[in-house]
Amino acid sequence: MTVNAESTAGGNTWRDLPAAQQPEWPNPEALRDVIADLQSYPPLVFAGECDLLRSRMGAVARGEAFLLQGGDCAEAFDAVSADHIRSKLKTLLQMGAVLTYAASVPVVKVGRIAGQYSKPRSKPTETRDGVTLPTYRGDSVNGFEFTAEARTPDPERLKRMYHASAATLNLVRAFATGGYADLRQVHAWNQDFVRSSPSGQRYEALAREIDSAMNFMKACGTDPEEFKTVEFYSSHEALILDYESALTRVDSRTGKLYDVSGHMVWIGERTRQLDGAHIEFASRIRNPIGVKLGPKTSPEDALTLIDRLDPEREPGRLTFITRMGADKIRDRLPELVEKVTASGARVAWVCDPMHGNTFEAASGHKTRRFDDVLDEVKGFFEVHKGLGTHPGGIHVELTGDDVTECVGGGDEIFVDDLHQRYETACDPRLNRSQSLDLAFLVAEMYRQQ
Ligand SMILES: O=C[C@H](O)[C@H](O)COP(=O)(O)O
Ligand SMILES: C=C(OP(=O)(O)O)C(=O)O
Repeated sequence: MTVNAESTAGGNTWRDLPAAQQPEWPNPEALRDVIADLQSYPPLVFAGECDLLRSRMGAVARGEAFLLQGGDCAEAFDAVSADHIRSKLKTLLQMGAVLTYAASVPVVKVGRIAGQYSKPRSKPTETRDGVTLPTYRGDSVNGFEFTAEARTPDPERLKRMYHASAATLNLVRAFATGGYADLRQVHAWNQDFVRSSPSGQRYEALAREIDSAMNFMKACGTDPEEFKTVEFYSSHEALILDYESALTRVDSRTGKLYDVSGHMVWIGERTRQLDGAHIEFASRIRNPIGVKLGPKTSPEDALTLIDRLDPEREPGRLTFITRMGADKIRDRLPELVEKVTASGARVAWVCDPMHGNTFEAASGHKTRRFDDVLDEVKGFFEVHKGLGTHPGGIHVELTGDDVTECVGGGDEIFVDDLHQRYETACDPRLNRSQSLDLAFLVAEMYRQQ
């Protein structure tokens, strides 16, 4: 990969355009030094891996595979530990096994992991007891603690983000290929969980079926290598453009630009302005790109996004991640899907059932109802069924820990329970049991489709 200012100039064209949701760094010189350091760091991912994911996403767009994309709302530097990383990965592997086996579909597994450190916010400041400070924008920008010192954006944090992402990705790669993700471990992923939880028990039953199927294949003389490792990709929102463009490099094989901070990046609902910096940045890189589409998205917006981001109409290049809200999806999604399909574009359609269903509980906790999450996914499947298009996947905020951030699910978390283990730094995540419940229900919907 080449790293000189001239060769990566195409990754900087966004600088002439308005960039929403960027931190107000107090010291531009310090930022410049950090960018220079980041530019000298090695890539976190290889461009060829991004190409492979783009081809996997092509299968999703063509209706031949299903995307499971999930992980924290906001990763935190102090959660870069083996336990945290393992439990997230384990949850995703379990969900992947459920979807693959119960829905009989190849599942493309992508974590919101190893880079999801930056958050767009509704308000630039937060006021508590008469004190107003900058809002928390993710560990890549400032600290969560409500003090002036912690909340002041510090560009050195961008370097910590790089190192935290590198450490996380290193362990994820080790787990994915070093034996932990071997499908023969399908029971081991569940060990700490099965006795206490209905979804754990349901999973255990499915794991026994997977075992029998594998034993059967072995008895027939096939023991495929594919079962021993898992293809797992990283993704995050490409929000802080100084960071993303510092990690944008020319691929020596093709001469094209790749954002090597993660395999897939997405542009959020708050930064997808057609004439804005984020779309310009995304248009220059060859990674598979996601764009979040909220309930106000017009078909014209969607078509313009396709023209900007996927001019070649290449299946796998562009994923629309819709996040409409359970009460709106059945109204708003059909026109978008219809017009995009009629235009000849082959995007992947993925459902984020989290971001349109957030509300504040009386206790002040931001939360989501599991039933709303499920209903949005149902609406997503209904719309695609009605139009004969492919419901390509789900994008969820989840954790492997037994947090109490979303209400409902098989283990029945009530609004009054939220305080017990409310650990997210930003938005509420499904816990492990709710995540597995969702995987089973989605597998059922997929099978019926
Ligand atoms: O995760 C998404 C956004 O960052 C989040 O929903 C914004 O939350 P806020 O409205 O509390 O700023
Ligand atoms: C901010 C996010 O979502 P959205 O852009 O859809 O609000 C997110 O997924 O973290």
